Parts: sequence; C-alpha cells; structure tokens
Amino acid sequence: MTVAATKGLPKIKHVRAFTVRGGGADYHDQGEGHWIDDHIATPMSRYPEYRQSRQSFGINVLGTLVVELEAEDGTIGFAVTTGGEPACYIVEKHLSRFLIGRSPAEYEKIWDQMYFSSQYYGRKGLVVNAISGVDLAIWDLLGKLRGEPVYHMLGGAVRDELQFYATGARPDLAKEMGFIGGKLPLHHGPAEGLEGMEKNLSLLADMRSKCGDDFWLMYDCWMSLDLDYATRLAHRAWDECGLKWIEEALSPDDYWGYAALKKNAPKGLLVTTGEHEATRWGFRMLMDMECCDIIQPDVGWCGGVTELIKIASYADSRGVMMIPHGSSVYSYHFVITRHNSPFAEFLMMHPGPTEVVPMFAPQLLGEPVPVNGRIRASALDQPGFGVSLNPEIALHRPYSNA
Ligand SMILES: C[C@H](O)[C@H](O)[C@@H](O)[C@@H](O)C(=O)O
Ligand SMILES: [Mg+2]
Repeated sequence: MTVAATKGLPKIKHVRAFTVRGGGADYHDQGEGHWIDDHIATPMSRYPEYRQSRQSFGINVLGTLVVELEAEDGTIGFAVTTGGEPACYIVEKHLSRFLIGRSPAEYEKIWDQMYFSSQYYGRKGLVVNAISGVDLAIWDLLGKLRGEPVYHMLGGAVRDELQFYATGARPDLAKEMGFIGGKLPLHHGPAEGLEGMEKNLSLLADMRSKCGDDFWLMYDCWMSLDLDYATRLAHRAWDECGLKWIEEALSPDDYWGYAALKKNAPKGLLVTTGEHEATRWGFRMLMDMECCDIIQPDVGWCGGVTELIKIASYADSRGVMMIPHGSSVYSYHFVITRHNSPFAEFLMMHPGPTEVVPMFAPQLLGEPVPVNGRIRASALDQPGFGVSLNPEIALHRPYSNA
C-alpha cells in the first residue's frame, strides 16, 4: 500500500456508544453464586455489610461500554470495555468531536486530543476507560481497513504462542488445564484480624498441597490491605506456601506504601500492581518509585493500545515485566509482540470455575480461549482484534452526538 493509499483511508463517519449489562467487559457483572463475588477482600471490607459481595457496594455499577466507529465505506471497528452509560456520555458528547471526519491512522493525534481535552476532569478511571474504548475501536477499524490483525501492526509476534496463568478460585483445576499458574482472590482483609490472616494462609496452603511445589500460586488483594498487613502476609505466604507474587495489595494512590512493601518483601517474592493505574505518567510513577516488579495495566482502562505502547516501552527500558490485566483479545494482540510480556492473564469467568469459557462472554463472537493454557499466535490472524459483537446481546444507546 503506497503512502498516498495510507493517507486515503476512509474517514470515520459515525461514532456510536452503547451500554450492555451482564458479564462481558464488565466481567464483575455476574449472576448469583459466582466465585468472583464470594467474600473477596476489598477496601470496602472494613464495612461488614459490604464484606460478602462486591456487587453490594457497586463493583458492577457501570456495565460495559461498546464503542462503534463506522468509516465512510461502511467498515465498522468496535471495542468493549468497562464504562457503561456515563462512559457513553463522554464518548458521544465529548470525544466524538475528535473522531468524526478523521482518519483512523491518526490515532496519535486523536489520542492526544481526547486525553488533553478531558484532562481537567479525567486523567484516570472512567474517562480514561472511555478513551481506551475509543482507542481500541480505532485499532480494530484500522486493522479491518488494512486487512491486518492488530498484532501485525504492533510489529508482529515475537513467539509462536501465548502462555497463560489463570485467575480464579481453583488453581488446582487450572494446573490440570495446562495453565502455568493460578492466582487466587484474597478473601480476608485487615478488618478480620489474625483469624482472617490464618484463613488466607490455610487456603493458600491447601492449594499448595494440591498443586505441588513448582506451580505458580499468586494472591490478588484488590487494593484491600494496609502496609503492615501486606508485609506480614507477604512474609508468611512466601515462607509457608512459596507464594509467587502478591498483587495490588494497597491503594493505587499509595505509591509510597508500594515502595516500602517492595523494599521489605522477602527476596524472591514479586510485588505486582497496576490494573487500576492509567497512562504513561501513572506507570512511570510506579516504576520510578520502585513500587513493583511487574506492572499490570489493563489495556481497556490505561489508555488503550496507543498508550500501552508507551507504557510497555518505558517498562522495557527499565527491565520491568509488563503482564497486562486480563482483557481478552485486547491484551493478547499486545503481549504476543513484546519480549517483556512473556505470558498473559486469563480470567476464569465460569462460575466455578470448573471450565474455560471466553473471558468476555457473551459479548464477543470469535473470542479465542486458551487450550492447554496456550493460544497460538495464528489464532489471532483475523483483521483488527478478530472478534465481532454478538448480535444477540441487547445494546442500549443512551445518548447521541448528532
Ligand atoms: C480476582 C480479583 O479479585 C479481580 O476480580 C480481578 O478482576 C483482577 O484483580 C485480576 O487481576 O484479574
Ligand atoms: Mg488484579
């Protein structure tokens, strides 16, 4: 394709933002009895009434944001992320002005305008989720217009397959399924005192006995701990159960706490975080302040592919591993192209979890799933992100930019 042809890509003609309920990109939005909502420790666990269920305090209040970009020639790129109706408002009423009439090949300038025009009320969280959703849809549209998978546009695969660890309540089953490790949700935080700590450790010890000594076991603490509790848990879980990493132990704002945790953690135990961090500047803070051994941006929350390129390069220059938070195809197309992303996360969305089901089910058709804990690069060989929206799901468009 000549430069002229690249410049002549069809422009974006329509921008549409929808919200969807029930699983999918807002993967905490599950039905009753799901492992992902069963007494998992959070910053809200200090309130007994919000301890049993994360949905009780609103973890699933937003729902999924679907961004659809239609080009002049009718080609549609889309993406899903967490954001729901408020994110629809931001996309339709604010961000759409930087998209309509523009070439999707201008993703750098578009990202710059979306971020700096919303910086006065955004920077992290919902607004950057919305920007991420738009950016992912741009890359999907670009791939469909160029007939290329996103990972080809990111420089191509550096290995033949992706390997995964599994996040869920059953690392013992994850081992049988061929995953390289199992990440457990932490169930008890500081408010449940020493009794809760002992329960956390006995669950880990049970899983260690079932999985053997070599299988990776990790704890995901979902921002629920204080520095003292996290440090004590880190040492005991390392000494007694060979914990591989302790994830997101503290508030994402507590860079100083993470620096202290990493400094005082047992040598060999990895400290990881980042899924609720955003942009190159947020991840630079985590790395420059020596907060963690592995950064875990979610490509649907940190700014999209255009921003993840910058985050990954800075991590690579510092010898820091970047293992994106589970975000289905949106992270797989990135991880396969980067040496400092040697494996990926697979979030087990089956309620048990006793089987592998697509992470963003039921929203994406063609979503690849690990087989024996792996996905071959060739499974990503479809234009864009290689998935399509399930026509069965009920899309709701609460606003318009007309
Ligand atoms: C399992 C954790 O509690 C979260 O639900 C999970 O989404 C996230 O923290 C992860 O790393 O997968
Ligand atoms: Mg996590």
